[in-house]
Amino acid sequence: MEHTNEDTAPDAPLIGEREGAEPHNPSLHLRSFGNTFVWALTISACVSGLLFGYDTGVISGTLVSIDTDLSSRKLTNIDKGLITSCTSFFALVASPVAGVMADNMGRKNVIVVADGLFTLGALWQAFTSSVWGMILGRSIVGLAIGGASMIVPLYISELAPGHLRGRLVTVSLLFITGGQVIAYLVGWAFSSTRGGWRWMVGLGSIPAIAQLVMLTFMPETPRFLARVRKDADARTVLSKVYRGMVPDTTEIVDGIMLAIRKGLLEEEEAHLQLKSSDSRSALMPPALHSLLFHPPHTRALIITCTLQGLQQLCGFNSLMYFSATIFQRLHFSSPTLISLTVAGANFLLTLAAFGLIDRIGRRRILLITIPVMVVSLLLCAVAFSYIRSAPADHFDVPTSSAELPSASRLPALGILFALLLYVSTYAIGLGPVPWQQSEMFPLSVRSLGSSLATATNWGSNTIVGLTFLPMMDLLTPTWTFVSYAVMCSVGWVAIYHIYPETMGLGLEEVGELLKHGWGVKESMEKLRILKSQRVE
Ligand SMILES: O[C@H]1[C@H](O)[C@@H](O)[C@H](O)[C@@H](O)[C@H]1O
Repeated sequence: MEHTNEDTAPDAPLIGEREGAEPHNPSLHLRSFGNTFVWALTISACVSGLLFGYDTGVISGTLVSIDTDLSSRKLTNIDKGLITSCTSFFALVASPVAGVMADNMGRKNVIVVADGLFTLGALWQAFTSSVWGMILGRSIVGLAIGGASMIVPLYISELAPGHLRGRLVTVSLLFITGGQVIAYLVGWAFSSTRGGWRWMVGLGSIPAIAQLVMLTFMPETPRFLARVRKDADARTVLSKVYRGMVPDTTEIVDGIMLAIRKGLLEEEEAHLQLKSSDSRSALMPPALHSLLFHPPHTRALIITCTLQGLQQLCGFNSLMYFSATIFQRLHFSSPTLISLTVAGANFLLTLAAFGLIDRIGRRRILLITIPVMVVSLLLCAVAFSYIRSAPADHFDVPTSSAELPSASRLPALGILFALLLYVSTYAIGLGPVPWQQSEMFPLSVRSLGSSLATATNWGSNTIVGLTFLPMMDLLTPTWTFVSYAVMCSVGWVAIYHIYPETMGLGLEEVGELLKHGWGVKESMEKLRILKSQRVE
């Protein structure tokens, strides 16, 4: 087993990026929290995250208040299933397309297209009068979510100074989880207004239009500009990013530009070599060929897809979509309020992730939090086995008996406690860490690689959404939660072996780690060095 020196991770901010991306510069005070330019761009980009969260969260409130407003009839279970799952399905379809677009038309323009789709989808839903119109509107929003979920972390990663990258990407998670909380609150606020659901879905157009305006002031990322040979523009953006962190930004900008150029050249050589030695290269686009057959890129793809798959297959979104159903079946008096607690805990603990991700490190956070998730899932499974209810009850059908037998009340509270523990540890680790995906890929394959990982996320999300209720019925709740616990345990072992620590590294340095293996040992060694350079 590879020795990884887990205990060498630093616990204080670090100074001194190493040779290459961000050259060692004693005056670069990495305690720095970034300047207004970096924060303004991060927040503007994160509006898409807000929309991602809002549009995924708003559906639960919408479904219960549509009543007979669409096609003049009550929604059937099939209608509900289609309305919910078409969004994640179209997000799955859109993410690879967005990856290709990001390389051809630029990162910023993908955000523009996504905003257009967010606006169109929101208004379409608000004015539709039929079930199929609603499905179409949700599908358009799905396309927007797929594009936005892949491009925002990528945009931020390519702009952020190395020592802040983890945190700034985590800000987008704060917007996603915050958007989910707002969606629940809006759902609750409009739940008793006639036709209130039209407001719920239509309100999504406002942030999208606001972001379209903000985009006029947002630049392209320096990495994309350098890729399309607009070096002067790339340098201008980079100097704005580092302004105020060092007395003179020239040295640091030179270092990064050099690292980007060197990286692009090496990548080009590797592509050519691969192309001449592998006849399959004629069958597919170069970036895809490289991701599938060039080992360092394939490793990055395996790591990011594993993390994204695990993020969803651990079952978290079954709570996002169905926690009200679970708590209703457990006879809690206000199931929607309790679901709001789940969304709230997700948001609040993402704040903790913001504080920890560039201090403790991505790998270490996951290795610590996933075992707690396993324990809480098992606790939940055990507690469910003590719940006594009529055997004929189906999980998604409200139970006929008004009260839970008194012997089941303690286990029901146990389930609530276990689920809150599960959500909290998820929000610190598996929620935000997989979205750091873009940093694992070198520039030449970054957007396609990130988009395939994003597609894995949406594919797995769709699977969980479609299988949760049938699993609760067929396997029983106990075994459903046990299977999520098994999933998490398998994921932990995979992470232990294949996920190197990337905290604090310059974007161009991360690729170096995967050149000759998974880079776990090397990354821990780098951390040890970083620790020795820690700011006093
Ligand atoms: O990282 C996010 C976040 O954790 C959200 O709460 C969840 O709904 C998404 O599926 C996930 O990708």
